[in-house]
Amino acid sequence: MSMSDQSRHEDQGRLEDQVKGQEDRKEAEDRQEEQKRVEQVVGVISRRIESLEQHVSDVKEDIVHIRKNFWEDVTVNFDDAIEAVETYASIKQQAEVLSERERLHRHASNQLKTLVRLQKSPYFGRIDFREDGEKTAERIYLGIGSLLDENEGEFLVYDWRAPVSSLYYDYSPGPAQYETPSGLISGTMELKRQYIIRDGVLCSMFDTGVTIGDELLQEVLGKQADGQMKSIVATIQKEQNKIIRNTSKRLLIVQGAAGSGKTSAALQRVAYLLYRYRGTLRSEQIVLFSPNPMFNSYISTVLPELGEENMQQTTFQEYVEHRLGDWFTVEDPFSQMEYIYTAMNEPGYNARAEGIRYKAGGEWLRVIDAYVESLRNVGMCFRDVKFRGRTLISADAIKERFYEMDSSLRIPNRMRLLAEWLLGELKRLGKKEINRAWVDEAIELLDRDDYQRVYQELRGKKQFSGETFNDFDRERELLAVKVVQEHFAPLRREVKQLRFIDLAALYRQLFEDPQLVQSLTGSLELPGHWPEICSQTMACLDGGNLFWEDATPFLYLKERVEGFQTNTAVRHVFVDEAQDYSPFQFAFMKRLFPHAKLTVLGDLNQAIYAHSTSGQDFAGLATLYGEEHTEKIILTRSYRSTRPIVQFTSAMLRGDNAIEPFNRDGKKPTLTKVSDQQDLAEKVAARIGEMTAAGHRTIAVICKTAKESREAYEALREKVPVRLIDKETVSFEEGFHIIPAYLAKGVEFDGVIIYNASRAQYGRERERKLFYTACTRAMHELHLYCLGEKSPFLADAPVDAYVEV
Ligand SMILES: Nc1ncnc2c1ncn2[C@@H]1O[C@H](COP(=O)(O)OP(=O)(O)OP(=O)(O)O)[C@@H](O)[C@H]1O
Repeated sequence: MSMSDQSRHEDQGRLEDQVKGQEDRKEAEDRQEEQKRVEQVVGVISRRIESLEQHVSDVKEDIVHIRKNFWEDVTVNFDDAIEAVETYASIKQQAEVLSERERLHRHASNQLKTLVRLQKSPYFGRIDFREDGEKTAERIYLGIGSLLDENEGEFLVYDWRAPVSSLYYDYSPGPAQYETPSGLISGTMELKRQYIIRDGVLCSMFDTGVTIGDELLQEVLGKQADGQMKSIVATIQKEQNKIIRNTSKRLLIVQGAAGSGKTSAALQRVAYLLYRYRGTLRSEQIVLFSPNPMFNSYISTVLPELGEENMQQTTFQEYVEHRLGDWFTVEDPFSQMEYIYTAMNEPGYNARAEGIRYKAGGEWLRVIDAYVESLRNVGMCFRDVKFRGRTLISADAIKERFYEMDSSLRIPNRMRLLAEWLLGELKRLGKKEINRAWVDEAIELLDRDDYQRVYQELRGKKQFSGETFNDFDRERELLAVKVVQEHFAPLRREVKQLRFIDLAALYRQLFEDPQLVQSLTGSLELPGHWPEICSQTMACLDGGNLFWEDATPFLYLKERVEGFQTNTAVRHVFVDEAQDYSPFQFAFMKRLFPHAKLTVLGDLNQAIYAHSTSGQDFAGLATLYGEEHTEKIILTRSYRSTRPIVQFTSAMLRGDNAIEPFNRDGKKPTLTKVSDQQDLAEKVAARIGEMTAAGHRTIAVICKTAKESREAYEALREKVPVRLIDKETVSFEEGFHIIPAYLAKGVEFDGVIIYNASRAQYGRERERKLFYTACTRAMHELHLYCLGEKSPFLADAPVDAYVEV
């Protein structure tokens, strides 16, 4: 190298050092400035908290005072009608003052909770956005709630749901725009920065490029789970943001890979909707259907963490149980699934499996519609109205009356008219009852209070003459009327509830003659095992039971005959794990919530119910409200599991699904062959020990069924402190769990052990999705054990996708 080359090289080096030095200084200054700002904002928050605490305590004192002195502060006087009205007005006014104070208290307490959270971590992101036409950029800091500097009139922190905040999720530095109620705003994003602030201290910050900080996401995803789902506000991805903020369509369908953040996005969306429609939308107007009760507990902290109240959460099973519990013992969906995965060798299995599929479809819905139509003219079933074992009004008489009515009237209207007629009949028949012997017996059994009441009543009506002869008859008559009225009350109630319709017989009738459905469907083909399906269904009904696959159709028939009990208050319905719902159930939900927008989130690769067919997609769902009212979003990136786990699990789907792992490294899944049950239990217990030592907090041994889970539990309970999860389990906690795959839906664990990944357990094609669902629950580690020949699904993974030990 020549001298001049060398000095040029040295100059270059010095220059680079200088630039580097300047950059470091700039970064240090930036960081200092940011830390100062954090302190300043935390200071504002602390002062706000102080004054709000004072306010909350003042309001509370007021409330206590009002409650204590409630009756002293109202003037109570019932001497005459005018005074009574004034008394009423005075009580009402006092109650209003109280409820206003209580509302204020609730509001201030909620604000306080949000401020306390903000105090620890006031914001997580910043964007510098220069609107077109402006000279300078505005700095926008984003947090879980907004904070206004009342002196300056500017926002120190913007709520992550504010219109401007969407820039943060949707763009990287450069041209950017966002939607506001008054139109689109365009400009340039000059900076995008992320922070981790804990307990008021700036721990780290980074400026980000294309996506929302891989660093931050790496850090969040790399953590151990603690048994509760987390909010993802700081790291919402662009495609997830679309789900969260979409408000234009009636039906939003999200098809997303396992771990792509469907549930997370759904919950953030609830928070967003509550913010955007604050004042008109309340949390109780939002319903989330979740896969099982434990899932409810798993997600229950996300919204409160964001300062919002939880929406209503239920399972479809809970809803059906609530509506049909009086009628039948309804099989639960998990028992149905257990049957499907364990009873393959039992007689009648194929017919039942086929029946499950058939009764889940739109075809069966049309059969019921046609059936209801036919009932206008023939075939309605009623029950005798009975009293003390005697038939008061026979089913035939009711039926005759029903078919005497104008057949153009809708069936539910005819039922109302029928109920009115029956109530009239009961009144008439009640009078006849008065002289029966049982009434005298019942009068004997009356207690003194009843006598006293009748006596008072007679005196009140000035019917008590003092002449014992006449008075005795009067008293007996009045007592008899009372007795009959009381004994008829349940009958009247049942008539009002339309219990005189024999719904069970009505549904049963569909199966009595296998030809009936054929004639209702016209030319359409029935399932091959139809006569067997019919006899199975009838046997079940005759035992007072209802198969899970019959539950929604039965409910639908009930609603069509009695009149639909719709829920008009609900504005948003969320259905998580939507692939597990049948088209029939969706059609039912649409009718049930006529004013609601529907968000359904699912993954067809996790469709594990017997009613799911392999080729099915959500296309059928799009017809529910029509294409123009439907939007579909597809999520392909998976965040839950490490890259090696995603590579392994997605291979089992035979590569026709583009699932993109988030680039997080980890150990490859392992497969361990074991020699017998004892060896299996020992090795699994040892693995749990290793994973615990590695710092994992939630570990699951996933089994195929509840049956296998119980066996695993018996084998392991002496060796490790495990918890057996079954369909009744309602809380999700950290620790070691043994769980059937279908109950592990929607939840995740640091480490997952597949108890027996053998061909015997996971060998049939219909078990592929169950196996996939089980394996995709793992966040950091996945270990499979195998007693006997290994599952053929493993052959779909490349040999280097897992380690055989
Ligand atoms: N944007 C994100 N930032 C941080 N974590 C995320 C993000 N998206 C998803 N995750 C995490 O990925 C995991 C999986 O998310 P989630 O349970 O919502 O996925 P899912 O699509 O509902 O999964 P599945 O269909 O398997 O039930 C969770 O731990 C969640 O916190």
